[in-house]
Amino acid sequence: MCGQVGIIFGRKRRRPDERDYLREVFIRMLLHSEERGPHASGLARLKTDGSHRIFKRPMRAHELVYEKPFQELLGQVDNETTILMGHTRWRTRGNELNNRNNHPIRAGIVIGTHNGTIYNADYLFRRLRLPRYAEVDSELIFRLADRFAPEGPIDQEGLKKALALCRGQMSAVLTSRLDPGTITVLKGNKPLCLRIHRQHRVVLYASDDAFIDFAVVNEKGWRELEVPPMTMLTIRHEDVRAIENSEFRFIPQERKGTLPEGVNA
Ligand SMILES: NC(=O)CC[C@H](N)C(=O)O
Repeated sequence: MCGQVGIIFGRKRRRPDERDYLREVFIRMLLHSEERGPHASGLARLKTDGSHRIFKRPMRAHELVYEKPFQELLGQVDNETTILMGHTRWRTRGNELNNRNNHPIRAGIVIGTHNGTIYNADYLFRRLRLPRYAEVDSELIFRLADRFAPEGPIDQEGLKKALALCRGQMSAVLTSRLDPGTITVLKGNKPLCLRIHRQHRVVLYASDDAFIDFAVVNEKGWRELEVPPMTMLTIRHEDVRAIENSEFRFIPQERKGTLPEGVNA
């Protein structure tokens, strides 16, 4: 498993009470997501000027939220913040005691989280001569995106061609520090639910719909974005309602050693 949760912020002058509310929503989603990933947890925050902070540790989400850096990082959420990305990790490749293996992962100018396992990651790292900083397979996705972001923005068509070589499972969320107002969401063969709120001008995402339900309780105005598997979404800080989507491909495979059985959500 592994859990991805986050908030993509559209441009808006939010008052402190709305920012506090959205911070709380994020914390609640992350805490509920702990059941999907007990080995490590983490979060990243990016701003329009490209500044970022990542905090991750091999501990459960309910412990992470009491750490001072966690609270500092959330405290820095302001009107220039473009995304808060969170992750709870169920380790597959790479020990969590090496913090490099935990998510969010930074690879060059790209920062992201991943749910799934890329079975041929070692091979692709070698074949494509990609730098490697950690042992976790997920780094591959972000190295590929980094390679296709020579001038800042991620070249999505180039990235799609490279992703087509990957075999396994993936849903991922990523952005470039040189283009932090553009968020790429890859909904592949792992669950990822998205919901938009027009007045808040944010998009929430989570690996399980229930995490969003728990976080927003009965607040009105949330609308589900129906996204089929194998979709690449582009969501922009400028206007979170103007979402672009297109198909992307890789070789879906449920378990190592079994034959691909098509797409599984
Ligand atoms: N369970 C997962 O989705 C794991 C993600 C990634 N393969 C890791 O080990 O961190």
